[in-house]
Amino acid sequence: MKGVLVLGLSYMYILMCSLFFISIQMSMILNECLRLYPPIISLVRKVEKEVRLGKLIIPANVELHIPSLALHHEPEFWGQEVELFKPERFAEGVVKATNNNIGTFLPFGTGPRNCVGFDYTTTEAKIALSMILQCYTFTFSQGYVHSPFHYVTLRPQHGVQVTVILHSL
Ligand code: HEM
Repeated sequence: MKGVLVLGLSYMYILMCSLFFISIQMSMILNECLRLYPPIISLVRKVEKEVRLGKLIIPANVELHIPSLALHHEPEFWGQEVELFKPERFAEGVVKATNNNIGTFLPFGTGPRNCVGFDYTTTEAKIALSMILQCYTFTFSQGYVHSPFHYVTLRPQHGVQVTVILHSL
């Protein structure tokens, strides 16, 4: 009886570790997608009263536009391989990936007005991806043209055509 319990707990532990590991890997992939192609390409903040920001003094009522897309593509923070798709840059978290400049990674904004859908969206994406990848493999179709395009949000101008292969039931 004790042996069965120990075996059961060991299996559960291995399963939990595997799920944790898969979840981290998916976060790395999602983060890298959102770094290269953040749906929201800039944030806006209005200054309520005069404020000092580094060497700048910003008067009240000024609107600040924070260019997330530009920050996500800045070699100073991301290194010379900034344009490459490298999920492994997030292997040790956002702080390491941004070289201690977390303000340079803003797919969901920042501060008290950041995205309320952050947890929901990332969890949903991970669940959907893991369900799809259990049964299907997909690659880009020959007709796919890579053309990120900004119209309210950043999106593929001609859609994303993929070839889907069923690999198990
Ligand atoms: C990939 C999906 C999503 C992305 C990339 C995204 C990104 C963002 C960004 C950049 C902001 C502005 C944050 C700021 O100004 O600091 C925002 C705000 C917001 N998002 Fe999302 N979002 C996503 C999905 C969702 C979903 C699914 C919901 C609702 C369930 C949602 C609800 C909101 C709301 C209500 C705000 C305004 C928050 C406030 O002003 O206090 N978002 N989102």
